[in-house]
Amino acid sequence: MYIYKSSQIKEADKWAEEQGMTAFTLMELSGVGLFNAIKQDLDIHKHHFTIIAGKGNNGGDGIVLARYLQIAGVRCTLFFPLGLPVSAASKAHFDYYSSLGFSVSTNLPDQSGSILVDSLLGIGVKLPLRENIQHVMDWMNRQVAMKVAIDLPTGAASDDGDCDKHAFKADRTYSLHGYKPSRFLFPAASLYGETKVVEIGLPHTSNWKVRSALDVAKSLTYSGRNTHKGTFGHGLLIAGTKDMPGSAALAASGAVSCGAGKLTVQTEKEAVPIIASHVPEAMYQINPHIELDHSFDAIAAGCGRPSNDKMETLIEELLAQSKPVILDAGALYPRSYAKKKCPIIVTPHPGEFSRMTGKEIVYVQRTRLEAASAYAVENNVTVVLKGEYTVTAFADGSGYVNVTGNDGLSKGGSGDVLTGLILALVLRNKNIKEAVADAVYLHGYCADKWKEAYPAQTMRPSYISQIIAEAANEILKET
Ligand SMILES: NC(=O)C1=CN([C@@H]2O[C@H](COP(=O)(O)OP(=O)(O)OC[C@H]3O[C@@H](n4cnc5c(N)ncnc54)[C@H](OP(=O)(O)O)[C@@H]3O)[C@@H](O)[C@H]2O)[C@H](O)CC1
Ligand SMILES: [K+]
Repeated sequence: MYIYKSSQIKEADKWAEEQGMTAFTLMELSGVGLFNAIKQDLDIHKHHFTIIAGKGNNGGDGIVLARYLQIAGVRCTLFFPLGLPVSAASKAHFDYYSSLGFSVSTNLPDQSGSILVDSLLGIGVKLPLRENIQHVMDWMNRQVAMKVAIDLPTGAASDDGDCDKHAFKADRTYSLHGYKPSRFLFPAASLYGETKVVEIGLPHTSNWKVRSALDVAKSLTYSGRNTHKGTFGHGLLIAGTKDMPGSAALAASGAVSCGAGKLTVQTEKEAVPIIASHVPEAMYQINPHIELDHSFDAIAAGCGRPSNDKMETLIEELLAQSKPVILDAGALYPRSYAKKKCPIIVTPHPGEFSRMTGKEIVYVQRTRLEAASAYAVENNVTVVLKGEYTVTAFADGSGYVNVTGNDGLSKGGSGDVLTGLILALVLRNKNIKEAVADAVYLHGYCADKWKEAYPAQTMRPSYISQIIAEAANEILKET
């Protein structure tokens, strides 16, 4: 499923109109799409719909939906508390609706029917909400009804995570043509409820997607014949110290469990027995001068390591060689990647990203897609911005939002395991974009599997490696 900013939706509409698809037709397609989607999800004849429509095109979608409901014999009442439609397409649909003898009101009813539809504002919203709409929103939020938003909940921004305090709190949202970025950006994301995308017959042009199980299943391969350990790559993991051996152990077991062919861990001597007790498959380098002239196929650095001059010197060496490098934790600091000779993947959490970019965490969180994408393009790197709905942004401006995972991952060590998974899949898949996005998906999927059986927060990051086999099995069944 694709993600579109408001400007991209407007461009798509404009393009369609230039090809002869009128705004009236697009609205018809939106309304009929909404009707079909709602009919599929709900027993519409058991309900009474109250549709609260605005003066723009979001309101117009509500008018078309109301017509389909009326014609299907479903109880439905349509209200325009902010005044009658003003946009040309909405006006035309309003006239057609009225010509069929269906009535409307400009006053709010005493109470809503069992389904309350928010068709007030969509991508045309400019926050904050004006005073004239605030009391409408408060009335809507007070109603005891199933709350359904069209395109996006009124009062949520479209392109970032901003929202008004009077915003509509939806149980469900039906988004037209694609998700809007705010669906994945807090605090706006918490207003959406369950969200579905309604296709309206426009071709897809966005290079931002929600990665699906099917996408992952197509690129994740765990079959092969006549293979040997070299087939699946030799990874170097530069991680852990004598005080923090666990980070290295977590990343190493993640890498080995996810299918790295061979793994060498560069770490401190005292850490080796501890890591080895968790990952007997790994080999070790304890020479403080890291030997990069090995036949490593990919390198991950930083888990359980402090950021200091030694780390910066090491990173300079890493940037000068050609194999993909994953930088995490202690390896994440502001620096230039201008002279790099290798693909770089950085995996910051919002705090680390804020440190790397100098931007406030609040800003980073509200604009995660935009912020990660800008950094990826500017520095020609891949950014994995962790958190709920991890964002993976690529140097070509494209990206993925990840929808697997839960609060069980909010624990020290989860990120180390993710680094291990990314390392393993980058070793196995020449397509780095797919490899990174698959690792993020799989990591979250393991947490979701745990949550199916137990309270999410009882999960330990070390369990992820144990769940990978079953998770991969399930995902691979998607093809
Ligand atoms: N391709 C598609 O996905 C299509 C989607 N459609 C639907 O169209 C809307 C976008 O319609 P648009 O008319 O551009 O904008 P809205 O209806 O969302 O909003 C405009 C109205 O909102 C008022 N407004 C804006 N900000 C505020 C505010 N802070 N407080 C109160 N009111 C506000 C604005 O009032 P003005 O006085 O400023 O004009 C307008 O009345 C999209 O979301 C989909 O639902 C198309 O139907 C088909 C193609
Ligand atoms: K809406």
